[in-house]
Amino acid sequence: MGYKCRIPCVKPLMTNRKRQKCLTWAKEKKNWTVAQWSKVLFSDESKFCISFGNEGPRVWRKSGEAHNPSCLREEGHIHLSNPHLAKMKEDILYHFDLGTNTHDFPALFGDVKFVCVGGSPWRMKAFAQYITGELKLGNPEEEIANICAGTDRYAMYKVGPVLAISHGMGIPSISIMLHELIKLLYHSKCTDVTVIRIGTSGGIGIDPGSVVITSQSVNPCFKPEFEQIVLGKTVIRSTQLNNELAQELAQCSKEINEFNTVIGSTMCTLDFYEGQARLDGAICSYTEEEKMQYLKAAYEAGIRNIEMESSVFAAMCNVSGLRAAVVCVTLLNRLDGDQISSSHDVLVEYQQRPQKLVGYFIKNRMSQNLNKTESIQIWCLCTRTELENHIASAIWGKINGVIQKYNSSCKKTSPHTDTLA
Ligand SMILES: O=P(O)(O)O[C@H]1O[C@H](CO)[C@@H](O)[C@H]1O
Ligand SMILES: O=c1cc[nH]c(=O)[nH]1
Repeated sequence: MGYKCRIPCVKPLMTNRKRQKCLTWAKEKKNWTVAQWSKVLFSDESKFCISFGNEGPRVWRKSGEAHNPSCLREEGHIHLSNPHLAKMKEDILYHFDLGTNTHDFPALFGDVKFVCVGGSPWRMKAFAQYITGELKLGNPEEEIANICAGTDRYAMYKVGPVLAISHGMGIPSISIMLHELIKLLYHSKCTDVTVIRIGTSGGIGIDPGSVVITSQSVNPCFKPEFEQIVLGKTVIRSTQLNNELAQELAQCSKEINEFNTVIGSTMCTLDFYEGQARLDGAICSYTEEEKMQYLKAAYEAGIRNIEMESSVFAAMCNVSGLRAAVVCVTLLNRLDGDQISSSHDVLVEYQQRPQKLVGYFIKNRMSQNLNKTESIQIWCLCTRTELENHIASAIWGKINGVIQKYNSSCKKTSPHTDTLA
C-alpha cells in the first residue's frame, strides 16, 4: 500500500489561531524600515537537537507525505500513537479516577514538567513531601492530597511542576499507569516533560546502596527490547534510554558526592524469584552454579542491576516522545546472595538515594530554566550590538563560573586562568 514507518519531521504545528497570529504579526511589520529590521536576529537556521536520537515516535506515511500535518510531530509535545482517541467525546482515565469531561486537565496539570514514578504509594508520597521542601513550595511536614484518592490503584501527588505517581509492581501494572499518564499529559497540553522512574533493584557486582542510572533496559536474554503480543502478533519496541539525561543525572550525583553511582544496563524481568535467578523462591528449576553463571554473564554484558518495570517504561516513553530515565538503588549484590537482609533503617536510607539525586536534578533544571527565561527577555529587548555583548558576557560568565568551581575544588584561593589556555 506504499506506507513506510518513518520518524516524523519536527515542526511547530499550525493551528488556525497560530496562523491568525502569524498574519497579524506580518501585517504589523509590513512597513518596517531596514533600520528596524537590523535590530532583529533571525535564528531559524540553527537546530540544536538535545532530546531525540534515532529513538522516539514513528509515523506511518507514504512518500511525499513528510510535511502532511498528520505526519508531523511538534518538538517537546506528547505524541499519542492512537488515531482513535481523536474521535472520542470523553476520555476516562479509569485507574486514576479522572476524566476529560469531569476534570479541567490543562488547569490541573498543564504546568507539569517532571513526572517521577515509583512502585509504592507510600514512597511516592514521601518523595512529594521531600520535593516540597527542596523546591521551597510549602511545608514538607504537611499532609499532601492524593489526586487519585477516588481509586486505590495508584496514588498521585502534585507539587508545583512535579507529579509523583505510584505504579505498583511489574510490567502490567506500570504499563496501565503509563497509558493513562501519557494521555493525561497530552490532554493537559504539557510540553517538555521529563519522566523518571525512581526505584529499587538487585545489584550485580556493585556494592549494596549503589545507584544505577539505566543506559538501556534489557530483557532476560540481554537484548534491549520490549516484546508484547498485540492482536496475536509480536510487537518489539526499543528500550534505549536518553543518554544526555543519564549523563546529566550522573553529573548531579557527582556534585552530591554521597553515594556510588554508575551508568549501566538494567535487566527487566517478569518475576522477582525465578525470573531474577534466585534460589529462594517457592519454585526453582536450576542449580546454584547455573545461577552464578547466568549472573556473571549478565555482568559481562554490562548489566548492573535487575528490576521489573524499566523495559515497558522505556519503550512507552520512546514511542510517546518523552525524555525518560530510570534511577534505581541496589538493595543487595546478587553475586553475594538472594535475600534482602539489611535492617529497615538501612533500606529506608537506600531508598532515599534516588529521590535525593532526582530532587537535586529537578532543582538544578528549574534554576537553569529561570536563567534561560531571564536571558530570553534580555535578548528580545536589545539591539544587535547589545545582543553580541550579552552573548559575550554570558559566555564569560560561564567560563568564570567554571574557573571558580575548578578553583574551589582544587582549594586554590587566588584566581587563575590556566583552564583558558
Ligand atoms: O522500584 P520499586 O518500585 O521498588 O520496584 C522494584 O521492587 C519490586 C520488587 O520488590 C519490583 O517492582 C522492582 O522493580
Ligand atoms: O533484587 C531485587 C531488589 C529489588 N527489586 C527487584 O526487582 N529485585
